[in-house]
Amino acid sequence: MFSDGLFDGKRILVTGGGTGLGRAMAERLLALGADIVICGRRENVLQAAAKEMTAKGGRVDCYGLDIRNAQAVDEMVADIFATGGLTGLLNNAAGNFIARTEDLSPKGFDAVANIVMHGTFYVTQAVGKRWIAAGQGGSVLSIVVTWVRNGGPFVTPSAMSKAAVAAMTKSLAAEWGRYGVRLNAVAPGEIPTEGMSKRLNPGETPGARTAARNPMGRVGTMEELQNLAAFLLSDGCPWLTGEVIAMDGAQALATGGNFYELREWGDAEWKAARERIEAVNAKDRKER
Ligand SMILES: CCCCCCC/C=C/C(=O)SCCNC(=O)CCNC(=O)[C@H](O)C(C)(C)COP(=O)(O)OP(=O)(O)OC[C@H]1O[C@@H](n2cnc3c(N)ncnc32)[C@H](O)[C@@H]1OP(=O)(O)O
Ligand SMILES: NC(=O)C1=CN([C@@H]2O[C@H](COP(=O)(O)OP(=O)(O)OC[C@H]3O[C@@H](n4cnc5c(N)ncnc54)[C@H](OP(=O)(O)O)[C@@H]3O)[C@@H](O)[C@H]2O)C=CC1
Repeated sequence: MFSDGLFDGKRILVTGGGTGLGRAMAERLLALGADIVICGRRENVLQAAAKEMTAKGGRVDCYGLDIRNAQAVDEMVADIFATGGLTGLLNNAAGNFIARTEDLSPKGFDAVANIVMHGTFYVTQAVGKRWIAAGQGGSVLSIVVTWVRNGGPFVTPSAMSKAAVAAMTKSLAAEWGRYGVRLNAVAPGEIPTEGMSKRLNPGETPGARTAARNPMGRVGTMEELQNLAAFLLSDGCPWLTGEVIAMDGAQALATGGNFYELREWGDAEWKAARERIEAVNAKDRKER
């Protein structure tokens, strides 16, 4: 689909690149010739991913950090620019879980908003200001969700924060266009990953609900997202900037593409879902 060596000479930071969609996109960019940097809170997960990804060659650097910590983000980005710089940034890291909004504590809201809205801004600004200072352009791709357009019942902190990332994409495309910095976003429908399925469809067969409702009768694939991300981060169409592109088999157009159906749940279902989500949160926390 893409020419070998399309990304030769490029270096791209993929936040949350040790798992799920971030890892899949990083793998494709690496295979097309890019040097990759991945970051996340679980250093062992990053190191294991980097080892597997580079089995056939290539360079993957890892940084264990929490993107909610602006100082840690700036230190990471300073180090990356001291060791080769970047040509691209893929804002992929996120946190999310389903919950009735009335059940959220301030910490529960902040947990998601501080990763998705604040963390994404910290990374984008730390990278962008260095590109501007160096008189160098760059490309930013952020992964959002279709509910940036119509809201996300039962995932309100994510909906609010991803909408902020979409707004950042449009704002900075206009503000930083003069520096040759472009920003786009992809809004995928469901592509099952462990991190997502265990927090958004706890206890269910991954992808089953989407397959039953999607106009194309299926979930999305990693390969579809890898292809779209590679095109958007490539130099194929540099005038394309400030766009949020949905990739969901038209599910959002047909059904809203969100969790409105969870209004049918009662206290028992929410209690069971929360227990499952908190179990996976605790398991992941032990690895940080
Ligand atoms: C129609 C289908 C379309 C499909 C679209 C799919 C779109 C997908 C979007 C995604 O973003 S998927 C990405 C999923 N991956 C992750 O979320 C990975 C990272 N996540 C995390 O680390 C945690 O989930 C986290 C909670 C976001 C952050 O972890 P942290 O360790 O910082 O927080 P905790 O200490 O565990 O909790 C903080 C706070 O949150 C409360 N909380 C946690 N779970 C729930 C819950 N289920 N319900 C209500 N509240 C919850 C927790 O109780 C803490 O609050 P306090 O109790 O201390 O006040
Ligand atoms: N899968 C899907 O169907 C869809 C996913 N998306 C989006 O795709 C992206 C990837 O999701 P997915 O692969 O499914 O889920 P994952 O849970 O696998 O990915 C989330 C990644 O973000 C990292 N991360 C989370 N919080 C932080 C933090 N505070 N600091 C640093 N890194 C962090 C995690 O690593 P660690 O825990 O080690 O920090 C993890 O690697 C997200 O932006 C999500 O919103 C959008 C639409 C659909």
